[in-house]
Amino acid sequence: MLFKNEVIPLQMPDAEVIYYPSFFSQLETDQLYQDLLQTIAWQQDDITLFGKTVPQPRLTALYANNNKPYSYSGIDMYPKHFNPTLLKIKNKVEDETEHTFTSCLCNLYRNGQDSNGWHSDNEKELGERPIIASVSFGAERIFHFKHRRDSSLKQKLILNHGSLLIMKGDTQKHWLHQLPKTKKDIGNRINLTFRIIY
Ligand SMILES: O=C(O)CCC(=O)C(=O)O
Ligand SMILES: [Fe+2]
Repeated sequence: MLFKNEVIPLQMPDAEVIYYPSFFSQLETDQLYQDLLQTIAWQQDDITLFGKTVPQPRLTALYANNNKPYSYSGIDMYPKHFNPTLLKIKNKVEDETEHTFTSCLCNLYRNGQDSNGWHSDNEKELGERPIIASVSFGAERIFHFKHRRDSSLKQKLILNHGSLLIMKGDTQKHWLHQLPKTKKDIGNRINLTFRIIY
């Protein structure tokens, strides 16, 4: 395959972001996508932002090899133990990144109206310079970055079926990211963010 194993470091000041458009083979990607759709315990949570409680615009699940909870946007999530599909993906991601992850926050975007608003993953339990390995399956979606202080600094990319995006170093400190809604008539997208929760 033409672009297999391509590694693209994004040109972003104050950040370390690397994109692998086809981290998994086509066949493996299709199989993993189906497995994840069926085996992850997808749940719908409410989030509280600025005192208002609304359903989160996506389904989520938390998996880990420990019992440490993860809290964001007023939600406390308690992990289930990694299942075989997640362990397979985790092992491949760990071989590439040379980091060992404890936890995985899973997102299911059911259609173009599901989204993930501007944020950075800078919760205390992720440590000083979080490393996040983000794997995507299913519908392609656009992913945006913007610098916290310099509004001229922006970046966007399409996250492919079977891709890996690594965010590390000072990325979370200096940049925000989002997965915007789209009017396109698209179906499910699954995103897994492997993290180290201390
Ligand atoms: O769905 C994505 O690609 C991003 C997910 C994300 O930013 C997060 O879960 O913190
Ligand atoms: Fe994030």
